[in-house]
Parts: sequence; C-alpha cells; structure tokens
Amino acid sequence: SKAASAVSQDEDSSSASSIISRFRQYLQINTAQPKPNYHEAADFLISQANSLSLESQVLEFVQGKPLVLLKWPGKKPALPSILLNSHTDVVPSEHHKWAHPPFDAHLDSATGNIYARGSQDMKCVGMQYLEAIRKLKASPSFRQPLRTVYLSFVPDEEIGGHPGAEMFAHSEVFQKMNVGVVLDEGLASPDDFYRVFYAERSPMWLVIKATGPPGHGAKLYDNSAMENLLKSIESIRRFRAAQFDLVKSGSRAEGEVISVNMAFLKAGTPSPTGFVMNLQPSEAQAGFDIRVPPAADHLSLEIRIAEEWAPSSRNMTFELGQFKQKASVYDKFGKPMLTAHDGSNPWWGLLEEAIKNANGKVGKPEIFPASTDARYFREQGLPAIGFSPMANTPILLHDHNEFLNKDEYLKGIDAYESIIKAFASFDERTSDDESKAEL
Ligand SMILES: CSCC[C@H](NC=O)C(=O)O
Ligand SMILES: [Zn+2]
Ligand SMILES: [Zn+2]
Repeated sequence: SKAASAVSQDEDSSSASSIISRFRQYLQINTAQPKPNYHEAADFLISQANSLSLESQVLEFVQGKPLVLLKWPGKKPALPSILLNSHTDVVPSEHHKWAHPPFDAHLDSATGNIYARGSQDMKCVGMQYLEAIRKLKASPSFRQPLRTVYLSFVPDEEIGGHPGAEMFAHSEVFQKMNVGVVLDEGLASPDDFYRVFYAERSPMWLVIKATGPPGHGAKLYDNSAMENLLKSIESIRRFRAAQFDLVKSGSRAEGEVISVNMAFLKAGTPSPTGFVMNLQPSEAQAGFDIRVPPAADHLSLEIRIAEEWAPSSRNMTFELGQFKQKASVYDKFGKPMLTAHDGSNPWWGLLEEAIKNANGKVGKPEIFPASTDARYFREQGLPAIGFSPMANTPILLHDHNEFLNKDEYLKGIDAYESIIKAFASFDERTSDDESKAEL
C-alpha cells in the first residue's frame, strides 16, 4: 500500500541528519507575528503528512489563517481520540541582536545548538510529534494506533489564539473528533527534569491612566498626572516585590503567585529634539502584564486595582484589556480549569510512565506561568497537558538567541514516541468517557 511504501525502512528519512534537516526546514519558514507566512508553513506540514501517509485537511476559520489538521486513524475509532496540538506562529525578533539570524536555523557544529525563533516555542514540538509518528509507523511492534491520533497545527497562539485554537475548539469539526486528551506546549528546563503543566495563569492586561493639572516644569505642586501615576507605580512595585519574594524564598512556585510587570509608560509632550522639559504633562499612563493563578482571589485583585492602583480619588482610571479572565478560570461546565494530575486522570500516569520508559525524568506538576492554547481545550472540559521535552536547556522562549540542542531535540522525539504509543494503545474507557456515554 501507499502507507507501507512511504514508511518502509527508509534509511535516509529516518537518519538523525535528515530528522534535523526537516526541523531546520520548518524553522526557516518565517512565521513571525504580525505577518506570519502561514501558507508556506501549511504547505510544508502537508508535504510532511503526505510522506507519512497521514490524512490532512486545512481549516480556515479566518481567511488567511490556515489550521492544518492531520489524522492517523485508529483501529478502534469509537474510543476518544488523542490530540497533539502545536502553534505555527512565533513571536517577532530583533534580528540585529541575535548571534545568528533567527530564520537561518543555524546549527553550531561545536555544540549542536540550533538557533532559531521557534526552536523552543514551539516548532520543535510540532515536528517532534511528526517524527515520533514516523518512528512508530516504521516500528514492527506498533504500526497502527488503537485510538485515532490527531495533530493540529494552529495559527495565532502568540496573539491570543482566536482564529486558531479557540475557534477550532468551538467548531463542529472538533466535536466530531471526540477528543479525549490534548497535549500542548510546556517550557524548557535548565535541569534534567522535564516540566509538566496541568493548568495556567490567566492573563490580565491593565492600563492605568492619571490626569492632573499641567504646569511649569519648575513648580512644585500636588496632584500632577506624573505624581499621581508614580504613586500607583510605587504601590504596584511593592505588590510585585512581595509576590516575587514568595518565589525567591521557595515558598511558592512561579505559577502560584500573581506576576505584575510594566509593559509601557506613556507621558510627556513630544518636541523636535525629544520631549518638552519645562511642561508637566496633564496625562500619563502605564500598562502592566498581570498573570493570575487559578486559585487566586480575582475579586480582591480587582478591588486592589480600583482602590490602590487606580483610585478615582487620585484622578485615575483604568482599563482591563482584551485578556481579562477570558476563558481561563472555569470550564464550560463551571469547573476550575485544572487538569487532574492524580489517579483520577489515567492520562497523567500514562504520560509520566511513558517519559520514564524513554529514560526521561519528570518534575512536579506545575501551573504554566503564561498562557497557551491549552486553555481553550480545558475550557471544553478536556484534560490538557503542557509538555515540551527540553531538559538541560535554558528557558529562551521570546528571548534573543533562542536555541535547542539537536541531541535534546532527538531525545524529545523518543519521549513522544513512547507517549504516543502509550496514549494511542490505552484501551480502557476513562471516567470522563463514561460520563460522556451516560449523557
Ligand atoms: C494572552 S494571549 C497571548 C498568549 C501568549 N502566549 C505565549 O506567550 C502569552 O502572552 O501568554
Ligand atoms: Zn508557545
Ligand atoms: Zn510564545
């Protein structure tokens, strides 16, 4: 059959060097926001799918934003399926600040490091899924899964995921896939324990604005816009330091505190040489990226914002932007969006065991500090696990000189081979499946 010939012991396509070269090819496609080259990425992914005899379709919930959906049919298609998700877009880079251009996917011959935007976040994962499937298809002891395995390559995660994972998770296509568990991205870890995530913090983007009377730059007076704003900034910084201290002292994990970081400051009157210096501005604003853990008291944070950070008594107003607790606290059944990571969720145990079988070590389950598309799947009530197999790797997502070592990348493929095999062979109905069947 076509399937058999495509995956016949093809020495060439299964060699480490061809695996690395396919990874670099995907990295070389410039899918940086705000103008990602999605069609080139989609064409590449479909050519990979064809070489693996996977079924493929392109969904375009929004014109120009293709989502590539691949399918490896299982022998028992009635069992809930496995979804392997990854996003195709990457964040922008300041090219001149990189040692190697971010879309060259330069392979350093001395260290084996591959430098590219997306090497950690998260083109590695998308390609590793495919490479793991290539290995499973070539392995005489496996060949075909019991459960159907889907791969989704989604657009626009880095800008909120609406035309990608969000619309996908709400679609009829998705419903028909009868997904039972989702894998999505995690983070690199500098030590040799892989990190695994069962939930994430919810994003809150806050802009505070101060107003006050303008005046001569030489005059000392109360209640200027700058003074009003600075008082808030001081208060926010104290809160930030207290939260950060909890992490520094080791009493809380990164994902268990509220983070607050200033994203912009805007004030002053521009002049041809910079800014007018002897005029105190009548308006000033600052923007903050805030991340709130699922267990935090959201109401008291909102009260703190209204009363301490932007009090109307100090002529201040505030706006909570686009991402204010959006789809991030409760799922559609009203349950907190936390994927069970105990005996009640068989997928969790299967994942840990599969990683160990591939000679990997697994860390303590964590809350993802930022946002991922996993929240849209958890919102549907599905278990979703965040995992990117990168141990002994500095955390460089969204940073300059993002890289992944080629040997670490290859080890990650072994981890996925083991996980996909375990998930796709899992023949029992989970308690979730049973409750679905009862409905
Ligand atoms: C909140 S939508 C933006 C999503 C983005 N995800 C990864 O970095 C993040 O800032 O967490
Ligand atoms: Zn990502
Ligand atoms: Zn990212």
